Amino acid sequence: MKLTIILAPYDSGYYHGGCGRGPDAIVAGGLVEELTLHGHDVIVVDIGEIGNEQGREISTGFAVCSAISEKITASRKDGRLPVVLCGNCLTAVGAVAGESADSIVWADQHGDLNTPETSTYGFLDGMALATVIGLCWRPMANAVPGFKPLEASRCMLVDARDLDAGERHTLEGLPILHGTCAEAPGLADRLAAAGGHRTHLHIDLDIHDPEVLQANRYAWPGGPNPDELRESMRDVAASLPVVGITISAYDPAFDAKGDVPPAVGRLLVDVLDALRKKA
Ligand SMILES: NC(=[NH2+])NCCC[C@H](N)C(=O)O
Repeated sequence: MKLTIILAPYDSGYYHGGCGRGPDAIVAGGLVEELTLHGHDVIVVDIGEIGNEQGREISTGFAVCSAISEKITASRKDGRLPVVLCGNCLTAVGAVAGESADSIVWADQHGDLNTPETSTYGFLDGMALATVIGLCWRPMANAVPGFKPLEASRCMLVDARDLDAGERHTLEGLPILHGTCAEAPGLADRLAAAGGHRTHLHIDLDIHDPEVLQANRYAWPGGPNPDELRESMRDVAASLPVVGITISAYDPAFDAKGDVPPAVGRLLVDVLDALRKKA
């Protein structure tokens, strides 16, 4: 397949800090070589440093989304599937916008369904999925080229086991599909029935069982091992019209042995293989 790997090396307004170091580390771990070996035609583009002198988390976070949307638009013109490596989950807002996605799979240890009214952390990424479905930050999100909020019924949350009280409440009131990694392929059929034609696949690497693979500071027990995640996401990709992928939130400081980059390579090889077989 023709692919563009797009790097968004930011974490909460910080360029190349924390999870902002993840995209480069994943590429340094051999991702391009691995995908090329499996027959893909890969180019890499980096959004670079986004001009925001004040370094504000919120405005920088959305500026990153706009940059991603623009890179994806260029990539689509070239017939390339975008694979975004990002430090922040909020960056998925830019991917959904650039891809004109109408549905989403959100595989994450967290729900990211807080809003400014429910967050007790003040962490923008904890509101990322809420932003995607139009629950908050609307003026900022609407300024991202191509952004349209997705319907909650076209959203599937996978293995979000660390949910805050406000998020549980939000989830109860919305028709979001929600299940474990093992249940995801079955839920994908229900997501397909909800009528989306362009699905974005978002994977926060902290979905993994932290006892097996720890991607960042969050280490809620449970979750899939890399084989289980790969199998689940491959089946999900086989049954949904995936138009782009975000791989988010790898902080190399929590992965002393460098186990995460090769796991990302294997995950993408299998997901892309499932998409290629359908093409
Ligand atoms: N994408 C993430 N890393 N999300 C973590 C969110 C943690 C917590 N629920 C919060 O709102 O701050």
